[in-house]
Amino acid sequence: MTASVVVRAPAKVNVQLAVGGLRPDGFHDLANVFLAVGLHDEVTATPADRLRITASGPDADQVPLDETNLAARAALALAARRGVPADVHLHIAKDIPVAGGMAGGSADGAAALLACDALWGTGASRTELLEICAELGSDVPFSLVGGAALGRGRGELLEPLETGGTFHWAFAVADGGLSTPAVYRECDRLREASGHGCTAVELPDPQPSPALLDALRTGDTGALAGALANDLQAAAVSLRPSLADTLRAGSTGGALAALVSGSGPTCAFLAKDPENAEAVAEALLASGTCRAVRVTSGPAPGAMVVG
Ligand SMILES: C[C@](O)(CO)[C@H](O)COP(=O)(O)OP(=O)(O)OC[C@H]1O[C@@H](n2ccc(N)nc2=O)[C@H](O)[C@@H]1O
Ligand SMILES: Nc1ncnc2c1ncn2[C@@H]1O[C@H](COP(=O)(O)OP(=O)(O)OP(=O)(O)O)[C@@H](O)[C@H]1O
Repeated sequence: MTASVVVRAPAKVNVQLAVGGLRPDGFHDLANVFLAVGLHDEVTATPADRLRITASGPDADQVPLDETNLAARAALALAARRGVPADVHLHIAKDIPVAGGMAGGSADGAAALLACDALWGTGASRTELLEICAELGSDVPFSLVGGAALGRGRGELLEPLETGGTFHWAFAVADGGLSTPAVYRECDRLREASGHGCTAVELPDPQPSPALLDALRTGDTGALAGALANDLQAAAVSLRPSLADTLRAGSTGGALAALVSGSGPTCAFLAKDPENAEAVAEALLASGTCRAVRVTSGPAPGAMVVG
């Protein structure tokens, strides 16, 4: 019998996040262009006498260790479908910022699902795994798939996208997180206040930008820089005004473009090459406008068994 299974899953940045109106079910329709990047969490699944979650890493104290953890929910969902007990110890080695807009919890959900599937020999199909991911959260299917993809619906309906090169990034990690539902609510509030309405009947369907998809396909970093867009950015900055200083510091520091990653508060800076990304990271640290910086690149592969 397998002693334990280790699965690694990536963080994401949304290179385009077009947010449509609020739907009756409380979600927003999206045109969500995901890019997986090379920051990873690792989930180790080991047989145990009951479901147990532990976490390690600098931000481990912010990770819930009860059944609200997305890794625990993934194990429970797979076990319920198979009619087996979710008797597993899931250890999360956390490297993705918590509540940072980089889908850290989603990465752990996708990783735990793959790990339990391998550990228990359930042999779930890719389709079934993606179905469970979508039940767990809107970002979770992308954490499984990785690479680059367009997410429609609430972000769970994925179309893989071709990428023609590697894109280099610096990320500014903030002190403390932002709640994703609170950022969507603030986006609605700002839209209402500007007189455009915020519901799905009042607003047009969100659409992916042809220029952005083209830039990804051809690997043209300059064109991608010109096309980056996040409809949640104004809401994240409204809730955390200091993010404007972080964005400015990275731009002044030489980034080709700056944007809030998803619902924030992590800020993402697109760089010309790895050296430029390092220089932007140094400028960000020197500015004192963030807690930490990370330099990496994308696309990165989705969740996979590594041991
Ligand atoms: C901001 C993004 O990270 C961009 O990829 C995602 O849209 C958020 O995805 P997530 O964290 O997996 O979010 P979920 O767990 O599915 O939903 C949490 C909450 O976020 C809001 N939410 C999420 C996705 C969506 N398309 N519309 C929403 O309004 C809803 O209030 C929902 O109750
Ligand atoms: N495995 C997990 N790791 C971190 N947080 C988790 C996890 N499972 C559940 N959570 C809860 O989810 C909240 C959001 O955490 P997460 O790190 O996924 O945010 P995020 O990266 O902003 O998400 P997204 O980008 O998908 O909106 C946390 O504050 C925590 O309460």
